[in-house]
Amino acid sequence: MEKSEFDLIKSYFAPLASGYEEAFDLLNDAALISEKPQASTVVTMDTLIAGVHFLMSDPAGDIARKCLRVNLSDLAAMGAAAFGYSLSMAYNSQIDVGWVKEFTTALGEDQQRFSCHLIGGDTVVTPGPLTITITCFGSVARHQCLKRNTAEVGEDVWVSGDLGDSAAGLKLLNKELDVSDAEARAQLIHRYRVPEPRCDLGIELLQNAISRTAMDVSDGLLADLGHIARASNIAVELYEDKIPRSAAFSALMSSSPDLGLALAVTGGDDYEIVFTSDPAQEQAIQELSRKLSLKLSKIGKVVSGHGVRLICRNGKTFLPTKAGWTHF
Ligand SMILES: Nc1ncnc2c1ncn2[C@@H]1O[C@H](COP(=O)(O)OP(=O)(O)O)[C@@H](O)[C@H]1O
Ligand SMILES: Cc1ncc(C[n+]2csc(CCOP(=O)(O)OP(=O)(O)O)c2C)c(N)n1
Ligand SMILES: [Mg+2]
Ligand SMILES: [Mg+2]
Ligand SMILES: [Mg+2]
Repeated sequence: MEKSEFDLIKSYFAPLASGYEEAFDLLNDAALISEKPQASTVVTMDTLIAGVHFLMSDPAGDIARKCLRVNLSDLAAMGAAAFGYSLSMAYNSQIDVGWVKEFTTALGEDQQRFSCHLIGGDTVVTPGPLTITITCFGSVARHQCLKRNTAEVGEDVWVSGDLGDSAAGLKLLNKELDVSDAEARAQLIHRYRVPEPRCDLGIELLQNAISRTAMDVSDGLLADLGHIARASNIAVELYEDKIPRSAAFSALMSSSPDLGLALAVTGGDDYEIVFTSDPAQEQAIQELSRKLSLKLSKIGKVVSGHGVRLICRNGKTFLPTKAGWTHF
């Protein structure tokens, strides 16, 4: 690296904190979060590691966007509006000033888009892979949030967007899959590199009492719905033909439908929101879908029992080798 850590902070990170007064231009030991009356602060953290969560060959700007957006996705899952984040960067010798410039430029763009500011962080060097941790702060009305343990028998299960694109994009990058359609290829790889956190959806679900139960899909739909099922002591029944998949994904997987289904429901990296709601909310959900220009699909039911069951077109239960990503 051509610059010291202090030069890097001053040149590239302090400007990202300039809209948040209590970050003191990153010149103190810490930032303040002044609690607002009638609000609760929501806190989430995710660490992303080169080779585990993203590829070192991904553009620096896309890595920045992904690191921030996976955290924004967790805030969305709670129904919270983000206002700030802290950022720990563990660089290695592959990183130069040009890379940091690209990284921070993209962060600045995403800050504007998602209305939040950098408020602090840490800068270190590691002998290992590039490792980036973001802690993100959001706000909800006092004590109000979406949770995982409130699903009730009789509710519908909904999911935003399309599933499987990101997992397919990674397989394209890793040459485990191939597609001749350049546009479809670029679209799927973009979905892997730059997730789209469903911030407005989470906030609307909470504020309009459309749902009490939600989470974001990071490990894979079956694994993540498993957390809701366990926490709520219910079971979930899903239907294969209701699982939303993009045209690009469906075309790519047309000759291997079993792999396609497995990628969509266990591949992970989707950063879509899965939620449950009373069937009486269906019209409100359709209206919300139109308002946000966001696909919302009713994919199953909450039933009594344990676990998550995906019922295939042939009536059989889908039995995956793994319900989703696990680190161990
Ligand atoms: N090392 C840890 N220390 C404390 N809490 C943790 C740790 N790892 C995970 N958690 C908490 O456990 C919960 C589940 O974690 P995780 O699977 O990472 O959730 P998510 O997929 O939403 O990021 C979260 O509330 C998270 O804050
Ligand atoms: C290079 C690479 N290999 C594999 C994956 C797949 N992958 C890695 S971590 C993960 C799950 C999400 O990450 P995690 O750290 O569990 O985030 P959290 O669930 O805490 O949000 C997935 C699907 C990837 N994104 N990139
Ligand atoms: Mg996490
Ligand atoms: Mg999550
Ligand atoms: Mg995970």
